Amino acid sequence: MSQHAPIRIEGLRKEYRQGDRTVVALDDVSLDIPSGSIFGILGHSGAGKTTLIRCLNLLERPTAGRILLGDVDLAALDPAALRRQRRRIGMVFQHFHLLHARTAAANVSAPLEIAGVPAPERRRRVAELLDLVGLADRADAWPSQLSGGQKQRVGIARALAADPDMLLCDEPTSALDTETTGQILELLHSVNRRLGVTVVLITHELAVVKAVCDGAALLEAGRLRESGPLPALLADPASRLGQWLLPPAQEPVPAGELPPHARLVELTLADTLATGPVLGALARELGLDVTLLGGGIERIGGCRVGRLLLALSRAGGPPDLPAALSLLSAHKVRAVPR
Ligand SMILES: Nc1ncnc2c1ncn2[C@@H]1O[C@H](COP(=O)(O)OP(=O)(O)OP(=O)(O)O)[C@@H](O)[C@H]1O
Repeated sequence: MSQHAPIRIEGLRKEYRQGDRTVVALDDVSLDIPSGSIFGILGHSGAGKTTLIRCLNLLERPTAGRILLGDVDLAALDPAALRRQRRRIGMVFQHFHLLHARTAAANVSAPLEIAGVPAPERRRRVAELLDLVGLADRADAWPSQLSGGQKQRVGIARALAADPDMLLCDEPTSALDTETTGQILELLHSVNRRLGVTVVLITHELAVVKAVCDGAALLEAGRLRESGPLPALLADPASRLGQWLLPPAQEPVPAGELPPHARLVELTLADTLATGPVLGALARELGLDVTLLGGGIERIGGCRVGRLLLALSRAGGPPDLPAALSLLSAHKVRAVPR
């Protein structure tokens, strides 16, 4: 359990003025982000993701609503207290925002200098942080000598310098290739698990949420459409995020390739190992032949989840589909005819 404070967003609204027009970037967003979790905020371009993350450390002042870190209401703080609170929040950016005239070590050192940490302590801390992000041997490199992934590692080390409670990451992997994205997500995951730092991660990529998040929220046109822990979203047939996260079932198979009288059924498995016993029971109890047409099983948010497309058939006639559906439901497997 993390010792850090949870984040509570209450009725958040943010309006921008554009000439004589008002743009509502966030509209009545309420959201709880558990401490110690990795929480993904998903949404299309313009959905309000960046505005939300900027409101979380009050880089943008909300038009209405509250941001609570534990029981501290950020908007109610005086400037000095707000500066102290901001030290509890590290920022990681899509384009790294490194100082080009400083080495990797000097970039990581910058927030410690601002905080007045004495030089010997600073050097020790910088070495420790560069080691943590796997760049101990590149301390003296200039940003121009580093790859995108290495720059982001420096960005993460810098964000951790002041020993924050949380990292706010705005599209931290959007500028990186797939392999480097995986490595940076692994680093964020290990930082989260080792240090207990809450990671709020803005992304428009489902793969990012699948890879590391414990929970997620979906923003649409400034409004929160849904949010929750991944296992709950995956188990909820009405959850759009849950449906997106599940592996796809196969496209329909041409009828000529199916056994005669076959009926197609799509199974959704949410945190169950029941596949084998279920398929066996369809054969044993109902005398059905089960042909696996496609699908996949993955581990997402600590759960095994999947979708499978089956053809059910029986020698001599059509299968008893209602009986098959009720047997599947008795095994807690969601099944719909296709
Ligand atoms: N400073 C600003 N002034 C006026 N309008 C703004 C400002 N910043 C954002 N907006 C508007 O607010 C809405 C939300 O923008 P925001 O950048 O938060 O979305 P986003 O989900 O992060 O998008 P993207 O993925 O493209 O970065 C958009 O309509 C945007 O045009």
